[in-house]
Amino acid sequence: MSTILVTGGAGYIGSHAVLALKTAGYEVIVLDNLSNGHREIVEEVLQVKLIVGDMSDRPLLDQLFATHNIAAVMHFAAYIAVGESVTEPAKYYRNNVVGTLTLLEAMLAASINKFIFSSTCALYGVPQFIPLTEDHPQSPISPYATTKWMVERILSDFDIAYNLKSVSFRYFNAAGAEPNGLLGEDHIPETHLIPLVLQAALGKRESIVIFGTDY
Ligand SMILES: O=c1ccn([C@@H]2O[C@H](COP(=O)(O)OP(=O)(O)O[C@H]3O[C@H](CO)[C@H](O)[C@H](O)[C@H]3O)[C@@H](O)[C@H]2O)c(=O)[nH]1
Repeated sequence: MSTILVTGGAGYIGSHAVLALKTAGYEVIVLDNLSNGHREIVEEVLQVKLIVGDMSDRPLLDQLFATHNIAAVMHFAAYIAVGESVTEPAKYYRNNVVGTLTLLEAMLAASINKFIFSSTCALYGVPQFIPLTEDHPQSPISPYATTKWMVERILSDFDIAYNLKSVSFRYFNAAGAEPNGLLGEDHIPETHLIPLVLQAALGKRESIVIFGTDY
């Protein structure tokens, strides 16, 4: 069975993807710099190989691709806090865009041309009509969303120029735990609405603030 490299596999959506891949019979290797992820989830719960490292580390990527027979890359590694992306955009463009570019170039150098990208519905921006359709105009309003939009543009151009085949998932607000309770949701720090609401309901925090004025 093929080996899939999962970047960000120690994070929320990435760890759920690793479990699904394992259940489907794939070999999985996780690359994660553990800036936000959970080592014990990969090593103890998922029990797959964890390489602690950064997608911006080209020599590490070259070595990884040279020593493992990777059929495809699923890319979840990214900074995801929308508010922080506004105050620290450089951090987001460097990691999410430049880091992804480094990963893609290392893949191409190793003749790997299958890529699954964890994108976001946020690249649509403020909806012009609801329900949103896939071909709704794209107009990201945060640096975070713009980084995902930029990577999608890179992927489109790399398909034409280098035959890099990709799929981008623009999910909305993913939330919740794996049905058997093996995996949950634990962002550090927690900024996401649904976990914050649950924490308030459980008495773990006093209240939550609903942003904006148009509700
Ligand atoms: O304390 C809070 C937290 C959030 N919100 C609001 O609730 C909504 C959802 O916020 P989340 O932080 O839960 O999610 P975001 O939509 O901002 O971002 C998340 O969902 C995106 C897709 O919509 C991306 O996937 C992104 O990576 C992920 O962090 C937003 O309108 C936000 O402004 C509040 O009102 N109060």
